[in-house]
Amino acid sequence: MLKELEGGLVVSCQALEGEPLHGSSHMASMALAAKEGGAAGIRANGPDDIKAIKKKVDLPIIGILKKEYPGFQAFITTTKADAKLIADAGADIIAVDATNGTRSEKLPELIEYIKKDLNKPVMADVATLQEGVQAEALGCDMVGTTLSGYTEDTKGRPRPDFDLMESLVNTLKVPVIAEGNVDSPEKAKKAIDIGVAFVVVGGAITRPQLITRKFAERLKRK
Ligand SMILES: CC(=O)N[C@H](C=O)[C@@H](O)[C@H](O)[C@H](O)COP(=O)(O)O
Repeated sequence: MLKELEGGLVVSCQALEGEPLHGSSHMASMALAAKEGGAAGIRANGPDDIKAIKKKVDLPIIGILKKEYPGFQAFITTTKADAKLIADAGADIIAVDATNGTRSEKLPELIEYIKKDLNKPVMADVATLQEGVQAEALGCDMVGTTLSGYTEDTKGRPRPDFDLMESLVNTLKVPVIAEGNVDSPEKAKKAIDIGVAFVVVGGAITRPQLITRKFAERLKRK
């Protein structure tokens, strides 16, 4: 599976409730467009989107289930039940929030469950080097920079966080994934040159409202 993704682009096709393109059929079309454009894989949120994408596109899928549990900070696939839902929907790799944020279920048990019971590789979404080291020690198969800038202690970090990519690449044995705010082909290439295994791009490709805003802001008159 990693071989297929190596050096390539994974397109994150996500539109949460309230976003203009929310809905599985939109996400399936988005994934098809990503495939036509040369994506090596897809990242998708929730069983409905994953199932719809699988019907249209035969690329490997990194599945997540984003869900806020009141009173807890971690929000990307934080429970065994959520992991099972996306595995059953057909995700090939399960990504989990592997930050030090508070959570309702213990991280080591969640990772063990996904690997042993669901028999799926685990991608750890982290925000710091320490969390990456911890994720590797817990058996995660790959570590992504996804959550840098989104946790209490990483607020204000540069986006994308090339320094974190570099320190993870220099420290870990498992593949490192560049994810989060990679918004141009040049930045994606820079991440590959740093040594990441592949790059995940979301909003810059699949959130037209963000892309439009960039143009509109630039043309605003004083
Ligand atoms: C922090 C968080 O919730 N990240 C999510 C994780 O799946 C997605 O909302 C992002 O779109 C994805 O990580 C790709 O990043 P970007 O859209 O910046 O290229």
